Amino acid sequence: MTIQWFPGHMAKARRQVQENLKLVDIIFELIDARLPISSRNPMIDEVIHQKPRLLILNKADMADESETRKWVQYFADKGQTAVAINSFEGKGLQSVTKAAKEILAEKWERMKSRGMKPRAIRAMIVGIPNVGKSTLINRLAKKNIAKTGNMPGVTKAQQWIKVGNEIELLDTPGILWPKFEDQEVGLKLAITGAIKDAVTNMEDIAVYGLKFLSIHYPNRLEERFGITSVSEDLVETFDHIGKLRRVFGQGGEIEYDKVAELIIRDVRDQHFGKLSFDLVDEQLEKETIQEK
Ligand SMILES: Nc1nc2c(ncn2[C@@H]2O[C@H](COP(=O)(O)OP(=O)(O)OP(=O)(O)O)[C@@H](O)[C@H]2O)c(=O)[nH]1
Repeated sequence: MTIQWFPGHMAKARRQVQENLKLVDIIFELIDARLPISSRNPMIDEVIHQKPRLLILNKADMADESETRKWVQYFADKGQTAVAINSFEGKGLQSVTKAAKEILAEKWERMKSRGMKPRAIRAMIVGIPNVGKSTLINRLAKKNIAKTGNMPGVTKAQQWIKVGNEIELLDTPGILWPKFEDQEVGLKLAITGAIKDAVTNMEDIAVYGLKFLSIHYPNRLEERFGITSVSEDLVETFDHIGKLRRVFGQGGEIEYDKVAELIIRDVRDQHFGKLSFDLVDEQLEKETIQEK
């Protein structure tokens, strides 16, 4: 689904999240495990004030496992609980319930000590488009409830979905916009297919992917395309891949747009294995520079 995020739509989405915020004890912020920074809403902290939050790194089945472990630790170091799951196959769902209970344990204890009866934890999922919100709701509910493609601003009666005895989940997820004004973030969202409709052209996305692989995963690039670096002259690299994979037009010429599509497809279909495009070390480096 494509949402054109005009300022009016952003305000509406934000308002909708903020209205539902009042109904819940905790926010489940869904992010893409391959992009734990780039797939977060840039204004999340402003949209969600003073609510306990659990970060859920979804699509962990597609991310570099060692990187995901480092991300969970990165967030822990900042005092934020994060869990990695695969909603598609329903893996790691228990960790969501467990972490939510731990985050709210003190509050629940306080309520009990005041003589209040313990009740289910009320939660709402928020995240950018296509991050897997509906898939997770359906997995937690163990049935098909959430229609994929809820548009912000479309109001309907809210329902609570029971997740075991311990959690009640709002059936409508909050959709927030990504950081599309940052070009590199746009490229990362595009190369992973995190956002289907590319903000930039296919060749730019493919070149970004190749360069990223040559720096961070050169062995995998060599295995698939027989190169470890991308030449200054990009035509040379595209020619090489085009010939290797026989991407010829009718006159025998190499079709560069098809080569670009092939590279992107290879990344998305995991022919380079599990990949993470936001890397903890790079993020820490950025933060050190910002602090100076
Ligand atoms: N591999 C993998 N794919 C997933 C996972 N979770 C969701 N998907 C896929 O990601 C795509 C988007 O999932 P949705 O549940 O529709 O995402 P959404 O956040 O509800 O999307 P919007 O309705 O656009 O806001 C679908 O093709 C899902 O099958 C996961 O953990 N692993």
